[in-house]
Amino acid sequence: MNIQPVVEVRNLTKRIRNRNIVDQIHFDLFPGEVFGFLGPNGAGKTTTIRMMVGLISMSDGDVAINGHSIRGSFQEAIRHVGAIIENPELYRHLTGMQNLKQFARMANGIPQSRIDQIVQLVGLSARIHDKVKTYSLGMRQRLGIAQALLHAPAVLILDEPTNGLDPAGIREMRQLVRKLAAEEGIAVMVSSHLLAEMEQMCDRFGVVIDGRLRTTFALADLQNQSETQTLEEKYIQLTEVVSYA
Ligand SMILES: Nc1ncnc2c1ncn2[C@@H]1O[C@H](COP(=O)(O)OP(=O)(O)OP(=O)(O)O)[C@@H](O)[C@H]1O
Repeated sequence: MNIQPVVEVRNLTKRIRNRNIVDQIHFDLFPGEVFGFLGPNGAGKTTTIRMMVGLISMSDGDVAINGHSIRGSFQEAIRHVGAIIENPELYRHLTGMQNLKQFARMANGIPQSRIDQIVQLVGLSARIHDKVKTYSLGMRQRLGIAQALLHAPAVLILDEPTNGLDPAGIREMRQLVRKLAAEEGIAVMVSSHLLAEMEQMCDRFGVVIDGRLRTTFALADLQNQSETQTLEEKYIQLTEVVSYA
């Protein structure tokens, strides 16, 4: 079976003042997989993600979404992308439903039935008519994801979605992400430093160090030759440069 990638990142580079803070990053994302984007602070993850969604320009390379170039056919490409890069933009004095309706009006042509379907999917049905200011951070994140899903994107990109969430919120986020990939066939890309969490959430990983993609590997690759490594052990091995022993 030959599955087409949803996202093709090709030699993506960001140069600022003669320094490549993202340096020829190259990977694919496939439908229905959760891809964990890992790396130390300042490695270049957010910069990569911001280029992938057109928030900042690329110095070199390109990103194709469903075959459409972010550089060449931005509107066509971005149609297939849902993303939460910083905190989701929400009106706190409106209800969750009012927020979604407002967003749907701006996006044009999203029927109420789609909104209802998404509310159910993100598990907010019981509280959707309450004001957002009464929501927990986890609920606000899920409402943000609902917004990002309204236009039925093929890929969902989440930069540190579990930041600041309590253990229950983290668990709900993980279950939601897994469901979106498994049941909706969405390709999900998640960046995070919570390795134990990422090990449970993701199918495949990419590790960025100093702007370069050091390696990609599958969750299954952690169990190898009768030896099992945790994601944390593998990550430390890959990123360790100085021994303090
Ligand atoms: N506009 C800018 N001008 C100069 N340097 C920048 C700019 N934006 C980012 N950088 C630098 O580029 C590097 C990569 O930053 P980036 O935010 O992409 O890292 P990150 O992997 O997302 O880190 P973290 O895990 O801390 O969020 C850092 O050294 C950062 O200081």
